Amino acid sequence: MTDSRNPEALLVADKITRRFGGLLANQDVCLTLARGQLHALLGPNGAGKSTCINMLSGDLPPSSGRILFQGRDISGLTAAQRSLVGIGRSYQRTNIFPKFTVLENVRLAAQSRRQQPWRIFSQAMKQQWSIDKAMACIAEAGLAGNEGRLAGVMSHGAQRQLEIAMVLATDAQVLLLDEPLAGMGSEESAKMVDVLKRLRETRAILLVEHDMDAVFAVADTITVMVNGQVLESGPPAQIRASIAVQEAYLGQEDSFHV
Ligand SMILES: Nc1ncnc2c1ncn2[C@@H]1O[C@H](COP(=O)(O)OP(=O)(O)OP(=O)(O)O)[C@@H](O)[C@H]1O
Repeated sequence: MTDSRNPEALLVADKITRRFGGLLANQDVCLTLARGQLHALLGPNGAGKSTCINMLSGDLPPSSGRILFQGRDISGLTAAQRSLVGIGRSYQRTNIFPKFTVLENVRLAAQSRRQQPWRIFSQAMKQQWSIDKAMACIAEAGLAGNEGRLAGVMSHGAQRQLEIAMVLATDAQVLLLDEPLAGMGSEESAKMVDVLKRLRETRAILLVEHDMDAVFAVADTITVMVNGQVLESGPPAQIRASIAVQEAYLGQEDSFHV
């Protein structure tokens, strides 16, 4: 199926619902992620953002609804299978090997696309392709020049960039990014925003993020969730002007003064 409203749609959530016992954590959520666009998912604490991203990545099966990738129903695929078709995810916690260098971490991610990913230090990993691929992904994530550094000693911001380089190394066409700016200072955030702007040119991005300034600086479309449902979805100007969205944030930790 192609989404007739958006011919470039890569990933479509079609009325996805997730129940936890009697709680509807997501109810009939619809989202379209298109190549060349960054789609941000906002909402107060407990709105259902993580549940949504977990369903898109395959970490959590929907109770009902469909997830389509390039028109194909992938609702039944595991996270590993979705990674193979081109859906990559970063997590709220960093997911790197601290005692490996930046290059080794990204080579390992690239190698995970092939069979026997754990033969990183074997003959297979001496192949030039994995070095070339890792170098390109490291540069795309804004970490050129850091290839030989030990991942564990880098700043928090640089580690998040490394995690993105690792997702890129899996050939992801859709990037599902869960709070990539969490815990960053303003300088690190600005760097990450630049990276996101660049990545969006050739891929589709879903960004779950509490940093409103960053979201409004980079998003093409913003979907706001409240109580498991989509409250409003549209371009940043529409969301900024929305009374319903402002009300949803009243009394919340995240300020809505953008
Ligand atoms: N595994 C689970 N079991 C039971 N309830 C859950 C589970 N995961 C999430 N929930 C509930 O589902 C609702 C949505 O949670 P979710 O984590 O998706 O919200 P969120 O928007 O990501 O919140 P935050 O911004 O605080 O991370 C919450 O009421 C939460 O308590």
